[in-house]
Amino acid sequence: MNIRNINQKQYLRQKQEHDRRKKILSLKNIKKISNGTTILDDVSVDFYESEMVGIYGESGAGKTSLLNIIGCFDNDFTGHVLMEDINIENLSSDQKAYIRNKKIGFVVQDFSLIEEMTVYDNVALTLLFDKSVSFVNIRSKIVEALDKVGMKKYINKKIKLMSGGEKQRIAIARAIVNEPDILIADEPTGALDSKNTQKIMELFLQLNKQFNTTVILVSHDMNCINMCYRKIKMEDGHIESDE
Ligand SMILES: Nc1ncnc2c1ncn2[C@@H]1O[C@H](COP(=O)(O)OP(=O)(O)OP(=O)(O)O)[C@@H](O)[C@H]1O
Repeated sequence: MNIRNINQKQYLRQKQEHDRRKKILSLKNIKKISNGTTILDDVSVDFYESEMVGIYGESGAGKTSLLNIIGCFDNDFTGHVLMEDINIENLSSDQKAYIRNKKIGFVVQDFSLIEEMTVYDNVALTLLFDKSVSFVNIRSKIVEALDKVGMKKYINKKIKLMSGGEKQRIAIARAIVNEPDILIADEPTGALDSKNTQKIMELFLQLNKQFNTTVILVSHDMNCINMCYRKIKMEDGHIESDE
């Protein structure tokens, strides 16, 4: 058997595996116009379970605007967002909040942690408004999330005493404490040096592989994008390539 046949076989197997995967999020014909400027121009894209997706493109291409719609933070658009075939726009604000809290974890560049509070309290904030988590379960969920990001031993430490790389791990623990299906990250390594960038990317890969979490991240850093299995390039509010 020659190498071409082997590659073709591998390709077909990968394609079959991809086709079998469950679609968890669908964006259909998303258009966002603000103050007369088109920010997203007819964007349609599907995301599948266990995917690791990197979104890149020039500044102003619409990457953050797209993430905000995926994360149910922005309702000001036309088109449809379907999460597991449920049309998001038909849901009440309470139902949307539930999805934001349970299905999606969000990580940002500047960590968005409360510096004066401890690691425990910062991660606990996600669970505060979640009526489905009983008081006795809160601690074990927090410990489990910190364990996943390798930060269990810092549980009682104040955020202000931690390094940038450690803070981002805590922010990731806060985002995954509810075991979301989708972890969204907007420039998660933008404030980190190259060593910590590598470590945080390895953590995303580990969460993706070990817990089948779909990771969708935006980055300017092509090293980070190249670590993702699927790469989407945005340009002037539309998807230029998806491979
Ligand atoms: N609320 C808003 N009102 C008006 N214009 C906006 C708003 N939000 C974003 N924009 C504009 O929409 C375009 C896309 O912004 P967005 O932040 O999504 O781009 P981006 O690709 O994430 O850029 P960057 O890489 O610089 O973060 C930009 O031209 C921006 O100025």
